[in-house]
Amino acid sequence: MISEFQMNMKKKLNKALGFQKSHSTKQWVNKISSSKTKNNDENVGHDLSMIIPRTRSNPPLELTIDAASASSDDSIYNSWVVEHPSALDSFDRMIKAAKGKKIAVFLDYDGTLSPIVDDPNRAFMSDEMRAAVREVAKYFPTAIISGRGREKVKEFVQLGNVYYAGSHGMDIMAPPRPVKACDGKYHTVVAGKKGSEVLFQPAKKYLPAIQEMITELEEEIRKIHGASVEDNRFCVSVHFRQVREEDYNILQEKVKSVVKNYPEFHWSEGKMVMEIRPSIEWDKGHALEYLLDTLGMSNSNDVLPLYIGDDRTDEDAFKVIERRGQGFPIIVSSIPRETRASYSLHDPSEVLNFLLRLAKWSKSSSSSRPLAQIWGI
Ligand SMILES: O=P(O)(O)OC[C@H]1O[C@H](O[C@H]2O[C@H](CO)[C@@H](O)[C@H](O)[C@H]2O)[C@H](O)[C@@H](O)[C@@H]1O
Repeated sequence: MISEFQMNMKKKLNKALGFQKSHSTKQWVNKISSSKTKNNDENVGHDLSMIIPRTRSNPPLELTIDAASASSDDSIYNSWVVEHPSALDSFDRMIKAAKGKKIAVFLDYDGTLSPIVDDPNRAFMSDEMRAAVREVAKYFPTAIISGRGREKVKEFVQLGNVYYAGSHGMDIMAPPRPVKACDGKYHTVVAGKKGSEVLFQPAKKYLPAIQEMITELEEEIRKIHGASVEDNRFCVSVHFRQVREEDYNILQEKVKSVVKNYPEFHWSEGKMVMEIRPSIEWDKGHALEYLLDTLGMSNSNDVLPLYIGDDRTDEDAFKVIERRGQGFPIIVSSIPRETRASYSLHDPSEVLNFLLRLAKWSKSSSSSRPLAQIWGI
């Protein structure tokens, strides 16, 4: 179902981009030429899919956007930014609000720490970004919460001083502390580099079904050029970024036909990806709460969670911060989006600048001491 926001945004965007409704074809068509714009980056088409359902008659924007529309596009973005101010411009205000409080940093991976690229196996993080996250994690407890498998995201990030939650938070490696947030039956104590750690895996019982489903999906989509299945351990991604537009619907139907045989699973759409996961009550928001709890930071009065993410699944974490009434939910987006985040950053390069500023501030702030000193690690 399309929300009012989506309808309005669709109207505004189509108007600003020079689209008009064709009476003969009942399709949205572009009035102007089809050269590409500065906005025709990796984010546009799929970001737009979050506000405008993409169909054959409503193609991804990246295929149709025009250079002449860039200024209108900018003005729409600018008015959205008024409601979701840039976290860079708001930095001083945010830091002032954080005075005397503890910040915990949560970061999504794809589209936040690494740019969106065609091949999911090549979504590397830059050395600058890695250094910035390492620096931030010296001063604030820091966790990466990703839709990827935990091991995979760890392989990309390559940092020892952060916590990792993979599979949209269904696979968490955290310090061993008594936790209130959930049932102990999902915990396994393991020997980690920092001593013993706890693995929290609430979807373990679905592993055999997931493997079976992956085999079926691979077989089903085999003939669709460019489609691929990614095993994210407790969930699965079916990618269509490299699929021809005319095959989108076929792919979606094929995936749906497999998933319907697994009633304990559901799928949702991310950035040119169908994400399939067990229908348990656990998402990135629960992961954020769980991590705060294990870090001994669940007291909402003096803890400010800062979460940066770019995708639909990150909204669950934004929602938790909104509910807590304190913290900094920051969306990464280069186009207007319906979101619960209060702040925005345009793209991963702005994420890098924000993290650098945060690290610089904590280093220079007399009240900040490296975590290693405080916790003796
Ligand atoms: O929660 P995240 O860390 O943001 O993971 C969400 C999905 O990210 C990856 O896919 C996205 O990034 C790929 C690389 O840039 C891109 O090719 C793809 O189109 C995007 O959807 C990851 O591969 C998926 O498994 C995650 O579900």
